[in-house]
Amino acid sequence: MIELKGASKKFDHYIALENVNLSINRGSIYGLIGSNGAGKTTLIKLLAGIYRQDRGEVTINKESVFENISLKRKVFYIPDHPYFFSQYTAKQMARFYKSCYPTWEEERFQKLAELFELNVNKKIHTFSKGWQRQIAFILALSANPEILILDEPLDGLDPVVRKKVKNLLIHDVAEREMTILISSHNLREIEDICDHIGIIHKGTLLIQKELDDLKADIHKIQVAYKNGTPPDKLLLNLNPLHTEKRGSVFLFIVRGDEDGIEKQILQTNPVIFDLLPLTLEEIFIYEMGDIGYAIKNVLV
Ligand SMILES: Nc1ncnc2c1ncn2[C@@H]1O[C@H](COP(=O)(O)OP(=O)(O)OP(=O)(O)O)[C@@H](O)[C@H]1O
Repeated sequence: MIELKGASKKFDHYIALENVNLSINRGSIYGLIGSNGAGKTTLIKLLAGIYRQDRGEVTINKESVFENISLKRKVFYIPDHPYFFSQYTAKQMARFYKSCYPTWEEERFQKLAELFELNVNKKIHTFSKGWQRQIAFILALSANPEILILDEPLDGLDPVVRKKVKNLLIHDVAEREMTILISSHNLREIEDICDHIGIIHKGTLLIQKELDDLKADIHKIQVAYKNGTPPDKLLLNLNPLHTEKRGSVFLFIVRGDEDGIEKQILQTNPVIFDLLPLTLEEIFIYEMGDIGYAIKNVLV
């Protein structure tokens, strides 16, 4: 289990993270979302043991992370710009990681290299950016880490490779309960792969929730009535977060339990009634009001 308790980090006088409390259970895929400069990489670097927090605790399996070598053998971190030794081939990097990770599986490295059709004898710096990222994934998955930390992991990968990588990640989570922390600006990507999300804004963790809970609590409703307008009483009960009229159809965003909402609406005999799920992007906007709009403008 990964935990941050009251963790803060300053750079000179700039507060990059302020009193962050976060927990990630084993086998979970946690998406950390935030705009540029929100503090995602700083948080990740605390967890990877690269930075030390100024205040609070940063632990993995209850052990403090910073300068903890045995913990580092369980964590693999792929930064937004993967790093390789200069002039090294994938095969040479594999040899290096084999010496760092007791869980390294040589057979898996060979299978993954085959799957991605990687020439393991070619110097890594001669590969394209997207290819270098694929190599980082091949090395990470061959190390069989307990925890995989990914900073903007799928940037620069083509759709086919993205799918391949996502499937491999999900496989490792399902098979051996690997835990993944992913930071991203891309809400759709996070929605696709994560089961928990944390939203970070100006160094503060605003929301941390299970994605299904977030989705179960907020709905989009489309209704239309014979006489043109929904009954006042219904609106009073539903108390929509947002209302829109599109021709004769009303669109409401409402909070609450799906069955209860459906029952109330059916009692008013609408001629059209649809209850639709919201995308993560929509939840983000409606749940977070002004902050949601501000962040949405810089996320994709
Ligand atoms: N080593 C550093 N020295 C000084 N300031 C830093 C350092 N690292 C980060 N910061 C500052 O801390 C804030 C948070 O940066 P961080 O890289 O964690 O954000 P981020 O959410 O990862 O952003 P992005 O999405 O742009 O990568 C930024 O204002 C950044 O300028």
